[in-house]
Amino acid sequence: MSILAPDAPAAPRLSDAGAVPALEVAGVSHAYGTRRALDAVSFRVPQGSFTALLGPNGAGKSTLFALVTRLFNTRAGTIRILGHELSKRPSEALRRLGVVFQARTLDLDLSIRQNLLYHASLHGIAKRTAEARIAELLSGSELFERLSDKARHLSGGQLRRVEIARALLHRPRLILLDEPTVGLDIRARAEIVREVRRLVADEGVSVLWATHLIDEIDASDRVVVLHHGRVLADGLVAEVADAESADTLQAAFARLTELGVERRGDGAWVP
Ligand SMILES: Nc1ncnc2c1ncn2[C@@H]1O[C@H](COP(=O)(O)OP(=O)(O)OP(=O)(O)O)[C@@H](O)[C@H]1O
Repeated sequence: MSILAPDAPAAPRLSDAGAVPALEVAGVSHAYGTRRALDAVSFRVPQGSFTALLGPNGAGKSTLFALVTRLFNTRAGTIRILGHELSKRPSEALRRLGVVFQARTLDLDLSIRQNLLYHASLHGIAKRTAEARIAELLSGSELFERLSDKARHLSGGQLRRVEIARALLHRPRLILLDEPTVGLDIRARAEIVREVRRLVADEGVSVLWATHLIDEIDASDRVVVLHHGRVLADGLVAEVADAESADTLQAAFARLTELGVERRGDGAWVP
């Protein structure tokens, strides 16, 4: 059965708590040798939410993504995707997950269409189904006119948007994006953030967005503050600010991490 099939088995539901979280991380720790990168990390990404994983460089965001995508085995704690425990039911969990890694992963010598079709075939999606899904994801955008262009002729922002479309080809319910706007200019950053927010609103996709840029987070988002491998705060932006008696997320973040936060030349708030 194709993973695009609408009759894919439904995710388990908890009768007393509504829908299960899109992602549940419970008591997860990870060390590189003696260096502890994650220390008993727990949080949830509710279904249909845009949840920001906010942390400065070295907080442990990429390590967490490596565990959720199963690049690394989780040795301490549990990770569930739509209720499916990653270590016990990896294929059930991973078929519901789409990922945009920090490093660029398109083949620059292939066309946009070839990159997307190759990825679709890895997911067992038939070519015709993949072509229809590509049209669904990209029609109306300038990328649709450029499907035959080699990836190397696209701008950084366009490449990122192709990677986001690629992550959605198999209709995942949860997407992880690891610092997706790093290296992009203000306009390209804004387009990416807007596009991903549209997916949350229109398609009900759940998003975990790792960033160190506080201005990418909206007042209505959920935020998990990660620092030195530990979760320092978790909740709606207003809840996190209130808990620190702060007026803004910037101020709450500065208090929680004891890091200075400043506005960069391109308008981004950075630790
Ligand atoms: N392969 C590795 N070997 C040893 N230490 C590592 C390795 N990868 C990461 N670390 C360390 O683990 C900690 C968490 O790193 P990680 O890359 O997960 O953080 P991050 O929040 O993603 O930061 P960045 O935005 O800089 O990538 C850091 O102290 C880092 O130096």
